[in-house]
Amino acid sequence: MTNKQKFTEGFKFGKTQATYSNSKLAGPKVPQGSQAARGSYSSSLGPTFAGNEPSSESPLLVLLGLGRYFKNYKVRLGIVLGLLFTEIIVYSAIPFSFKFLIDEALIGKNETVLYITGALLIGGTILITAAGTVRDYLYNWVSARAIRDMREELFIHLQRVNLDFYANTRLGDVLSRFSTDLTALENAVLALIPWGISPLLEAIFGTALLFALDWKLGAIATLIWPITFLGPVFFSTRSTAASYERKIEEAKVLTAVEESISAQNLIRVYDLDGSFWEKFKGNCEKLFHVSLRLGLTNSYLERSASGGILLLQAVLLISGAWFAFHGMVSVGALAAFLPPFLNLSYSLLYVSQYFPTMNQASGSARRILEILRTPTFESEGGERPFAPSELQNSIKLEDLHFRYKGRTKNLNGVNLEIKKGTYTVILGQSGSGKSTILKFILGMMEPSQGKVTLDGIAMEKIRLDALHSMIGIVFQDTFLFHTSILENIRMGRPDATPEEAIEAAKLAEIHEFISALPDGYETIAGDKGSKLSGGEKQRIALARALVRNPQILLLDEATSALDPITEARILKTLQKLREGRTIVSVTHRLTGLHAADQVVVLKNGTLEPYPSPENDSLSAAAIGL
Ligand SMILES: Nc1ncnc2c1ncn2[C@@H]1O[C@H](COP(=O)(O)OP(=O)(O)OP(=O)(O)O)[C@@H](O)[C@H]1O
Repeated sequence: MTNKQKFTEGFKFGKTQATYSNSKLAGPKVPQGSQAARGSYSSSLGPTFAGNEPSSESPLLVLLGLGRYFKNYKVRLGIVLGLLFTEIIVYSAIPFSFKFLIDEALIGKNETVLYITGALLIGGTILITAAGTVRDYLYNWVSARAIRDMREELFIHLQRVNLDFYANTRLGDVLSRFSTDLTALENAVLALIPWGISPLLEAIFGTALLFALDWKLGAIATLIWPITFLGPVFFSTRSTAASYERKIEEAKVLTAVEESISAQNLIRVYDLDGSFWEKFKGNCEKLFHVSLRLGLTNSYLERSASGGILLLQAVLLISGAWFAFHGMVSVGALAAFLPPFLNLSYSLLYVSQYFPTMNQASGSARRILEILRTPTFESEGGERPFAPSELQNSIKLEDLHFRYKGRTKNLNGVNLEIKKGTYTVILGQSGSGKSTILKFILGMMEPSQGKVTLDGIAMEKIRLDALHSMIGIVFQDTFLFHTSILENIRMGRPDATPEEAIEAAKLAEIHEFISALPDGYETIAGDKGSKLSGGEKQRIALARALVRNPQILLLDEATSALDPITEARILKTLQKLREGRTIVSVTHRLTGLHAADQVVVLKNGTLEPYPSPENDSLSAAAIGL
């Protein structure tokens, strides 16, 4: 399935794995990748997230919210569980052998029992090892796939959320969801079987076994359950809250790093490195405090469990010895009892140590779900049954009203008809809402009142991929990718041949410049085009729009960074390209208006005809330019 199919046909989930040895030789300690934990929405993230408030949902329930990523791998998971049960049953049965060995074979002098028990022990060990190896492979596979699916869906979802989301979200915060949050989840998933399910099942079987061996000792041994879980349950809320705060602080640190890298020119020229350093130090200090709190809470959580378990071990050893001393249990039964009891203790210790990992993963799951639940533009628009391939008559903006959140009205009854094959110029002061109008034509926003139609079809009924396939656009903020200039142009139409890309560059008046570069079209544009001037970037962006040979060409201040001569040449090129093409240019410059079929002015949120193309200076004054 191509990415495009995933976008349009919806995403199908896959699955993951975990790769921890079940060996307890190293002592119980859950792998803790990132300490990051629970959902963290800073208030500055704005209202586009599905949930900004601390959740009262239990950590376990939040984690279950991501269970759907495992659904596609049910068969493999079933095999994993089957193998796990087999291992645990065999593992739990091993202590019985001690009873047989001591009571029947040694004390009862029965050599046959000795051989049978020995054979069963060896067979059981081989079975456990083989089943464990297969289980490890399958579970690692399933876990890795589930995390991969989650990562992919997160990425795809981010391509589809409302643009408003990006206006209200810090880059560092989004990136941290891909890094620390997914890592925390991965750690928890990987550790789930060896540190969660497996020891829990072992503990359940172990408890049953203890009862079978001796109900009196078994009854005392069951005390271990509440003793183990009391502390973790008590500290879980605090651990989750501290993890949540830590996540916020981590995202702030990441944002500070990202900003200081992106704004290096500004920081150096304005001598801002001192203040940036102070701010960063402050962020690190807060992160230190919250990390310490989280670490301490998790350590109390673990210690409360391990302390209780050790105490109970001592009590049980003494009472077991006392029972044996008074002949209330056999020595064989006591000898058979102690290993499973110690196993039970360690199993529960493992489970208790899984709590911090689970709490952290739960927070991360919440942060990931918050993004996945952020409405996408398409999902808000509902059904989009129309996929036109050609503009037949016109695009109409009818009584369009719109206001960005927290702003006064930006558009206040905009009416405009853009007829097929015409050249429309929208003039207006800076901030008047010209780019906003283009976003409506691109189907990227919906008006609060009024409508935008394409050949009479409401924009929200038109599939965005179909709409965008008709459009070429030069955005006001030119963005170039860190790849060759040729590739940057071909982004407009990935199947364009190099010759077609070069032809587009010629039309955009940038071919000569590119050809003169040592590496020509293979020159790397640099991060966000940092190796090129503003005007050069703008012309490459124009070439990228032209290589699509679009029916509709949208230009947002597309010549603002050009010198008058180059701008005049490009305007001339646009004249040549007008045939059969619909062009909309928004600008606050008055050059090239005479060539346009209609010129309108955006003022006070409405469009008015341009007063007098014949006398630009008078007109400019009239419209406040
Ligand atoms: N995501 C946003 N959230 C809130 N306000 C916004 C957002 N985007 C734009 N605005 C505001 O809406 C107004 C119109 O913005 P727009 O970019 O459409 O103006 P413009 O006419 O294209 O300006 P310019 O000529 O300076 O590019 C501005 O006042 C701007 O501050």
